[in-house]
Amino acid sequence: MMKVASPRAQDDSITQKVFRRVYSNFSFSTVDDDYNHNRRRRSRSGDYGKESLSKRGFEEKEQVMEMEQMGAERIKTVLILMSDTGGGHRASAEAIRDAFNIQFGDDYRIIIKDVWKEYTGWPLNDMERQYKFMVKHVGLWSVAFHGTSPKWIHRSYLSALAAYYAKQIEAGLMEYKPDIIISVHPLMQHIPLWVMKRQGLQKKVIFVTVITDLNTCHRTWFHHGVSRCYCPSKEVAKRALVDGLGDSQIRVFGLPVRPSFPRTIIGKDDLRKELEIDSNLPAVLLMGGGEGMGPVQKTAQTLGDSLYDSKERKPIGQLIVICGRNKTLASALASHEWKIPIKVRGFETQMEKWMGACDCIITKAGPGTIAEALICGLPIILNDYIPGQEKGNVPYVVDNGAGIFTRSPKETAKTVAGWFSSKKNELYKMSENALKLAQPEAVFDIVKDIHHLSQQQQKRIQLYNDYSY
Ligand SMILES: CCCCC/C=C\C/C=C\CCCCCCCC(=O)OC[C@H](CO[C@@H]1O[C@H](CO)[C@H](O)[C@H](O)[C@H]1O)OC(=O)CCCCCCC/C=C\C/C=C\CCCCC
Ligand SMILES: O=c1ccn([C@@H]2O[C@H](COP(=O)(O)OP(=O)(O)O)[C@@H](O)[C@H]2O)c(=O)[nH]1
Repeated sequence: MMKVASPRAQDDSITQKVFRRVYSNFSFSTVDDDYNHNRRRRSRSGDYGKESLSKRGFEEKEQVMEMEQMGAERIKTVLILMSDTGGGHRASAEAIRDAFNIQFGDDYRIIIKDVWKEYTGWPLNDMERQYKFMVKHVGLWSVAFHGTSPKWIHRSYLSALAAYYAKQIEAGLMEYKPDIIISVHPLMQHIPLWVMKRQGLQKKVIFVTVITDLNTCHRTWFHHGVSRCYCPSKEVAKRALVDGLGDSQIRVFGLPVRPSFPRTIIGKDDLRKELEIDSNLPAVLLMGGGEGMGPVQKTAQTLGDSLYDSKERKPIGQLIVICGRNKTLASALASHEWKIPIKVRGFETQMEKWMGACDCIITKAGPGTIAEALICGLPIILNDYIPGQEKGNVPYVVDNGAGIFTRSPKETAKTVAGWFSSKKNELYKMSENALKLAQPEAVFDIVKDIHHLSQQQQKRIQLYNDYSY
């Protein structure tokens, strides 16, 4: 059993500080009864060092917690590790946070963080910029993705980084005193688990991975030290098994999508009114992930021609382009002359409304966008993919009859024009297939399973406490 030395000692180690802050509800046997008493009092009141929490605006919530927790179980803190390399990791993190809130109310406090960015140095604190650079030069990304696939390569590199930044990462993780850590990023398994092992926290903090790639994911996702590895598809689960994870670690529920997608019950007509979209013309949504990547501009211009019936001198469809954070793209499109109704938007926070108002979607093979479009029953034209992790998303969509793949803007425009005129049945059929493939409840299944893990752990702690007194 782990013994914690007197908290009054001036030379407390980081381990001891971490234990006190994270497990102040534990009944460790210590040499200081007075401390034990104070610690138990603190655990009931949720007082974990208000100075640092108030910095982050938690003070008010802590006071509410204090009242709520009288005689109740302590609120659990969930730390979700992500990075804005693309838009998908944040979207999945938000999906998990929203599902926890809907399912369990105030029982869990959810914190979403890029701990690397806040606490470490190069190269970990700069992943967004490096990733953007590499995917712009796809050959370079391809080499980086495949070259780092062997375990000995990425393991040794990540272990070296973990050792170099150990103190900072430890401080970063424990600032939030997590009971549960959820990683939704391929590069956020090894380092935190390495730090947790060093601190002897592996059995105390639940660590789970939620994979956000649908098929050909990188092997850094698979770490043997996790309590659970949530795979979005059977294909990914097979890869996890091949990589040595056990059956008991793997669960297949689907990719977590923000609950606002399945739960938006506003009809298409009302959505179109709200978004000021023509209510009579079919609409195609064109996008390229959070960064507005892929051949969006060329495709928009080609659609501008193909969705205009020059004989009848009227449009047969309308176009919505969501450029995400790509401001150059948005201003280029806004300055173009259009013959069809078009809306050009920047980064949208209510994607479920835009998808719900449209009839089909054109996108690069981003897993988040694909999973959301399936829930909305949108047939998908995939017009690009990032080599490596997004390659396998193409057969996932095409082989299940939910869409097609073409890199040609002309072919894309021709297909949409067909769907909006003579080939409407094809559009309906693909929409049905999309809905069949959708997994709207995945995020709830994931949080329920994590809750179950947490309850099991609570029971173990209870047993442990009962025996240690
Ligand atoms: C032996 C030859 C080796 C050649 C290596 C060359 C350079 C190495 C430099 C960088 C390594 C790149 C890491 C590769 C691992 C990638 C794992 C992965 O799948 O990453 C994906 C994420 C992005 O998420 C995806 O976004 C998509 C959309 O855009 C989509 O949503 C998808 O679903 C998401 O999964 O990529 C990253 O986050 C990469 C960030 C790159 C920043 C590099 C920082 C370096 C830090 C750690 C590197 C760790 C291991 C590399 C080992 C290198 C050994 C030489
Ligand atoms: O303006 C935008 C553009 C994109 N997204 C979301 O960003 C995510 C993009 O993830 P995906 O995996 O498709 O691609 P990535 O951006 O990671 O390359 C999806 O959840 C989109 O709904 C968004 O919320 N607003």
